[in-house]
Amino acid sequence: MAERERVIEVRDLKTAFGKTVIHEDLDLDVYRGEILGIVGASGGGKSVLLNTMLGLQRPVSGSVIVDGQDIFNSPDRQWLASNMGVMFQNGALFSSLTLQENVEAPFLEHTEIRGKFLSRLAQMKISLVGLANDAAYKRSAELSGGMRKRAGVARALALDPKLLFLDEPTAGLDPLAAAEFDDLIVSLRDALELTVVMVTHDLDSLFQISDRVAVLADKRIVASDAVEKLRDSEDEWTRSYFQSRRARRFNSGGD
Ligand SMILES: Nc1ncnc2c1ncn2[C@@H]1O[C@H](COP(=O)(O)OP(=O)(O)OP(=O)(O)O)[C@@H](O)[C@H]1O
Repeated sequence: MAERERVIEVRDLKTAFGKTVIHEDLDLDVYRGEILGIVGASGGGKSVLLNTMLGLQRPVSGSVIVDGQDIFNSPDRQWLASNMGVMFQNGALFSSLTLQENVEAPFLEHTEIRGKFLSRLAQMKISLVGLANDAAYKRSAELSGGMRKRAGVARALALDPKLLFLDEPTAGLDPLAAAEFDDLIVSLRDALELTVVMVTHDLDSLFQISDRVAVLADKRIVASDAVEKLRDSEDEWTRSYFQSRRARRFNSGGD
């Protein structure tokens, strides 16, 4: 089998808020083209890890290499902004703006594109995520939860990044909308050749669309593998998570 290409390498990472250490001795690889799920206990540091990989949270020590570039050591901010798209928890749209204006925001911040071409580009992104044209003029409060998530993805993909980060993307969606959102992520990954890093508690998403899952426990990544292998992990926390009553129904060999 061909050697997989690492697109993100997190090495020996330590993060802390004051004296509270969140991560220590944390290593993580993300391979090009995969959908990587990140799971762990609530409050265990998944969002902080995501923010650190995005260059938004400076670690105490260790490194994050993205496409060969050490993002905390002379980072190219413009390159990072256009190569890494993120949808934070709740979609995080500007509520006073229309959907179209939300999708235009990254262009206004990072490019010189204005006028008709800007509107056209924003509309292309909106249709890319399966939203109808008339949704473009609605404010975020007028959109359903599922539409808001799609809008968040349209904004995250505005500058054509190759890396997409999602924090709890299906939280708050009904099962049908969540499954549709999962399908959207897979089709976008395939069509745009994205690499996707997704923090989630949603076992359906993990089993349906992730290629690998990394488990964050005790401040570090204790296991990373195809999800169906994690119930037999050497790590105890990982085993108990994937052998839990809720996870058991996904294991075909389970009882
Ligand atoms: N800006 C901050 N200042 C101080 N502490 C913070 C800050 N951001 C996060 N923390 C703390 O870091 C720890 C990890 O938080 P984080 O949000 O990464 O957890 P999580 O695994 O994403 O949790 P959840 O699954 O509940 O969303 C928590 O104890 C949180 O209180």
